[in-house]
Amino acid sequence: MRASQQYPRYDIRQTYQWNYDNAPAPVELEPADLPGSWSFCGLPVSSPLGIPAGPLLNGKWVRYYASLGFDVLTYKTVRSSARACYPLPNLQPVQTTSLVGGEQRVSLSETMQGSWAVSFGMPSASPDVWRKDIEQTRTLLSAEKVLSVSVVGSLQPGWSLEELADDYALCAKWAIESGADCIETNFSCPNVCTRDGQLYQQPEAAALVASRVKQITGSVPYLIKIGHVPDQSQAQEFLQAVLPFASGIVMTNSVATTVVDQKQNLLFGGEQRGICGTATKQASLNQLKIFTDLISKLPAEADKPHLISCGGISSASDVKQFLAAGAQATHLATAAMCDPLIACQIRQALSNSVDLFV
Ligand SMILES: Cc1cc2nc3c(=O)[nH]c(=O)nc-3n(C[C@H](O)[C@H](O)[C@H](O)COP(=O)(O)O)c2cc1C
Repeated sequence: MRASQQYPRYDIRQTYQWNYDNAPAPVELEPADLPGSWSFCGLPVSSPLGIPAGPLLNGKWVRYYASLGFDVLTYKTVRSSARACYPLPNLQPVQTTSLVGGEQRVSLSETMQGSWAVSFGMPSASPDVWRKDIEQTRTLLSAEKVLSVSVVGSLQPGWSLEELADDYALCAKWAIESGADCIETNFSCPNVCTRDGQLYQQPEAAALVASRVKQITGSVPYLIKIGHVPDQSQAQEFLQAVLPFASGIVMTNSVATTVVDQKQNLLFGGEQRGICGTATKQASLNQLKIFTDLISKLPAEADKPHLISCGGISSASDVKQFLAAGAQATHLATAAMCDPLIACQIRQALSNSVDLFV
């Protein structure tokens, strides 16, 4: 196998558009098989490995990471109209080993130590562009790979919650028409200070939007992406609210905090940014355990949502740890962007594992 350095990756010194336009072509690799049979919200897959919404800017990025051994590919969150990306830096490495939430600030780091502040603002190509791209991607992607499309509503001044829900539903409809295998609605984005960014903290509003989206998705698996929920009663309320609609819950988006430079000056205009990567692993694992526990207490006849973990997963032992804690799938954003060969390494390490389903 070639060294990881030879594989192209997202270039954090370049703009979002540059990275969008310079997606790498798929590569020829033969990642190891994993023991057992796996499914993603009812769809058969050959591993629990996937890429959550973010790193896959368009169909070419989807096909590149599919060729690198990931089985569930989430197309980066799209909107019902085009939206530009925030200015550089979009990915600012930070110095921190662990975040539990409630931290006031983290300091930037000159080098990547596993975690970074993410500052994109959920850009989107125009629907004409992403709808065609998803259609073409589904045609070109091998049938065993799952293409999930993440969508978000774009709250306009004066809009009611119903209008926001309709906007989510419209994006879901377009994505399904284009061939998406699953739909994910992003109910969390710490970088967007509007209602669409905070739905996971508003159970009633989340239920309304989810019910509207579910009317569109029908039998297509429907996932809900949420942010950091450290509190059991908050998790319980949210779970109850979306239970009738969600096939899966994807968590944890990130842990939000402000970022300062060496002189303690606030970056990003003093706004919070979502920290992603290894520093969020413990917070993400704690949250998974809360949801696993709540789901285990649901009545036997209830439709139980699958739990899809992301947040700081970066090794075979992390994958095992999250599966053992109740995740049905383990998705990697930061680690996969930093090391494109990570799925191959994890698959190799787990290929002889006898205790994957502990
Ligand atoms: C570059 C980048 C872009 C992201 N964009 C989105 C997005 O558009 N929608 C979304 O729901 N999450 C987005 N996320 C959050 C990831 O899906 C994921 O929840 C988070 O990165 C935690 O996983 P990690 O620790 O493996 O990076 C993004 C993350 C990164 C690193």
